Amino acid sequence: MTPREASQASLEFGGPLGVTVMLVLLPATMFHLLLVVRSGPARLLGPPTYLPGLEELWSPQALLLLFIWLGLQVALYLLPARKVAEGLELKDKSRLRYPINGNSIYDFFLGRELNPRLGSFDFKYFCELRPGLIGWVFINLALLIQEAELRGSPSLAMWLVNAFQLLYVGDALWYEESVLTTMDIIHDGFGFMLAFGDLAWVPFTYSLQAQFLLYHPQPLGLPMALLICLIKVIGYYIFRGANSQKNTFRKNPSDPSVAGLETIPTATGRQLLVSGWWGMVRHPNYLGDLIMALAWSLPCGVSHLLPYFYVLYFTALLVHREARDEQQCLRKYGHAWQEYCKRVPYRIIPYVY
Ligand SMILES: NC(=O)C1=CN([C@@H]2O[C@H](COP(=O)(O)OP(=O)(O)OC[C@H]3O[C@@H](n4cnc5c(N)ncnc54)[C@H](OP(=O)(O)O)[C@@H]3O)[C@@H](O)[C@H]2O)C=CC1
Ligand SMILES: CC(C)CCC[C@@H](C)[C@H]1CC=C2C3=C(CC[C@@]21C)[C@@]1(C)CC[C@H](O)C[C@@H]1CC3
Repeated sequence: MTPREASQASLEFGGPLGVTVMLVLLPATMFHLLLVVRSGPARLLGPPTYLPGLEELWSPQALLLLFIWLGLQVALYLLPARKVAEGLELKDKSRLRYPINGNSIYDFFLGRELNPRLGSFDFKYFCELRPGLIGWVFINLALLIQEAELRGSPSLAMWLVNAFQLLYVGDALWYEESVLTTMDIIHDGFGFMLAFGDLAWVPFTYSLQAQFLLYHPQPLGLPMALLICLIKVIGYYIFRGANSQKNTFRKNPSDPSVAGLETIPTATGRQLLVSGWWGMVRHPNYLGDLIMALAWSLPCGVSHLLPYFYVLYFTALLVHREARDEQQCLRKYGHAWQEYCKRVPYRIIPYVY
């Protein structure tokens, strides 16, 4: 393999061609969803019933509001009382770098800079958890209030969607430190994907169910609501159990809650869990997350596909993410990872995938 072929082979997301498609497709998809969700037919796959003029897309008040929101989040991020946690150590094996312009679009998408910082202000870490994720909760809340104004009180479906997603965001903030070990922080640069993903995609497409309910009220009886709550609780139990088990094990393998679990040693000195949640499938946390995603959409009924967009998108994202993580773990742990895959053959769903 020539050095050029080798560098092409290690490109992710389909290389320059794949990311060019994503650069156009992602914002277009987001606008499409925002337009169809408020239209009468609310068809995920049909064209929007109207296209707004440019003057409708521009509002000085909205821009001001955005800057106020970002400013507030920056101020909160900089609060001196916050705990300081250490990230993973970087191995500085520097080499001379030469610009390869044919790859610039790929770099624009994935980002060249791993940890862009201004002093101690970390742009990627800040964007991952704060303005978009918390913004999503506020958008949901605004939709709930708007529904109350429109129909006298918020619907049961709207309450459920708000409560479920608030729990998800609250959980992410409560376990904030664990974001430091995600591939977004360790591996991906801060490019279009994460900047657009964190700041636009998350607040505007993750709130799609609440947007849908405002424009298309859905009746929801108590028995069905209880069943949906049960699905959410099961999803959250798996998601939190799996994430906490791994995080506790990585921090302190002799912690009594994980000390009894079976492990595989690796050449790096780290071990891989092979029993408990991580012995069930190779990504139990993704399984729990997907079950929760279903519980967020079910309150919207089954008359439309649109509220299930998140489930479809998220399945694709997690299948792709799982494949990327496998590659990275294979590079990191080699034979031990192959042994783990043999012992735990299913990736996300037991006996299915
Ligand atoms: N809502 C959303 O849009 C999204 C949500 N998520 C959620 O975020 C959370 C974090 O996900 P993500 O960063 O993808 O990855 P994970 O938290 O699943 O971490 C993967 C890493 O865990 C370690 N690991 C894997 N298998 C084992 C094992 N058997 N024993 C011990 N360690 C193991 C490896 O790293 P190492 O060995 O170096 O510790 C691996 O690289 C998940 O709950 C996911 O569902 C993720 C993406 C999007
Ligand atoms: C726009 C693209 C199609 C993809 C963008 C992906 C991003 C939206 C996601 C990549 C990883 C994420 C994580 C989270 C939110 C979504 C993004 C930023 C969490 C913070 C969600 C809450 C979880 O508890 C932790 C997640 C870490 C990864």
